[in-house]
Amino acid sequence: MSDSNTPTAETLANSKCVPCEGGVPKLTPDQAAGFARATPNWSVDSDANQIRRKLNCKTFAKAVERINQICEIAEREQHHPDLHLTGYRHLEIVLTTHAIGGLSENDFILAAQIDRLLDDQ
Ligand SMILES: C[C@H](O)[C@H](O)[C@H]1CNC2=NC(N)=NC(=O)C2=N1
Repeated sequence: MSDSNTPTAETLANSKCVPCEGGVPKLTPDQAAGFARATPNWSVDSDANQIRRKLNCKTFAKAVERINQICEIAEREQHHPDLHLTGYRHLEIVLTTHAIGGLSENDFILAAQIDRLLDDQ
């Protein structure tokens, strides 16, 4: 992806996820790297099939509050992260598009919307 095609965090956060039931190619590692420039809080896995962000919350209750806020975004967008709450207050958010076994633009849209939620508070 050329720089001129690289989306910004704002464009991604203001975009809507497109329903995906497969039949489209997953992003190539290069395409994923292009999107990832807009979402620097997220790391792209070495196989470029997932992105993840870790949150160290102050309390268990805060972590559960985050899960509920993320749930609201995911339900609105009909695109859903895997959420791992371990060590009672460490939340890891993992995004992939299950229908295609890899990353799609939807994952970066959700990542940018989650970033907007987290930066706001
Ligand atoms: C039609 C609708 O978009 C699909 O069933 C969605 C629901 N949420 C989803 N979430 C994620 N992460 N991957 C999917 O493939 C997926 N499929």
